[in-house]
Amino acid sequence: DEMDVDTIWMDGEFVDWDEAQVHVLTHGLHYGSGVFEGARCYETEKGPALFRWEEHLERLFQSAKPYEMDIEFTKEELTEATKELIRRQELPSCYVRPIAYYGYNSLGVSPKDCPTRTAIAVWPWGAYLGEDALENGIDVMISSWRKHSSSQIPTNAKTTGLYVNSMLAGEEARRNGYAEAIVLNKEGHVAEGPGENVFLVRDGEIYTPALSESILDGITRDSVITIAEDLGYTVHDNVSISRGELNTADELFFTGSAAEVTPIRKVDNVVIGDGSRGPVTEELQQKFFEIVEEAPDEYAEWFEFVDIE
Ligand SMILES: Cc1[nH+]cc(COP(=O)(O)O)c(CN[C@@H](CCC(=O)O)C(=O)O)c1O
Repeated sequence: DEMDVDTIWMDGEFVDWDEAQVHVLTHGLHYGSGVFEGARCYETEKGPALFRWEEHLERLFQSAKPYEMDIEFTKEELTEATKELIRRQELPSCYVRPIAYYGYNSLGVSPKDCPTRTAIAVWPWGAYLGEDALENGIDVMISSWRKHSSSQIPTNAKTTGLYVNSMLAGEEARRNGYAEAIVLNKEGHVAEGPGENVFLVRDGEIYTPALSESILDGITRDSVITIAEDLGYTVHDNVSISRGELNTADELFFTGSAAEVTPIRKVDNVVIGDGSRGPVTEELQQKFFEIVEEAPDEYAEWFEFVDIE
């Protein structure tokens, strides 16, 4: 396989990539009834380590709750399976995709007798929005689609079905020549990206939408808030941000396990700051990359080491 990975873990078994199949009448395929995670294993100076793995595993189990999905493996079993996948394929730097979903039995919206299935895949994944994006930033578009409201579906659960909203917004942006979208919530306030949280810098202070703004409780969002506060910045993480405040921002950036820290240099036709990666964004981005490179003692609890040899 061109991604030089050949094994996937499914329901307790390691299967060949090409054998990792599900039945076409799988409930999750028809109704979006899956929950998933996106995490990274970083090849740190102290060895390969899963970044904030405990938080990602916890969110996976929390995401399953509203759907009464009963994941039949423990966190320890999923952790060992993930480490074994990394070892077998010698992928010290990779992206990790656990998923739990209602499988195949009878169809109909109620998953009544459908089993809960669990799988984990890992693969090499570089800069989510492109290598150039990390240094030079990206142009984004405010989507004409609104984020689903947390009153309609738990937006703090990473549910597969939610991502058709992300797909609609992101593809609309790319169709119009932008790299990614920013999605407003039904109140018209800034929510997040299709697969990222949004941060704003103004007069040296940092702002990011409150969790109540129908957004995912991002783990990278949490990491960057911690890093920013450790660097002495004032962070406002319980605010609502209007569309107009994007235009007058000094800096904007995305955070995510895949996106890491990606500067935003333009929103629709409005240049943000001087149209390049802002100084605060650069400082936070460089500190983030320094941390995932060095796995320093100060952030030791963020690293779950994978002994490869
Ligand atoms: C809607 C959304 N909001 C925020 C985030 C950032 O959350 P966190 O990774 O915990 O910092 C992500 C992660 N998006 C994942 C899926 C990307 C994909 O294309 O699939 C990811 O970054 O892995 C989202 O999907």
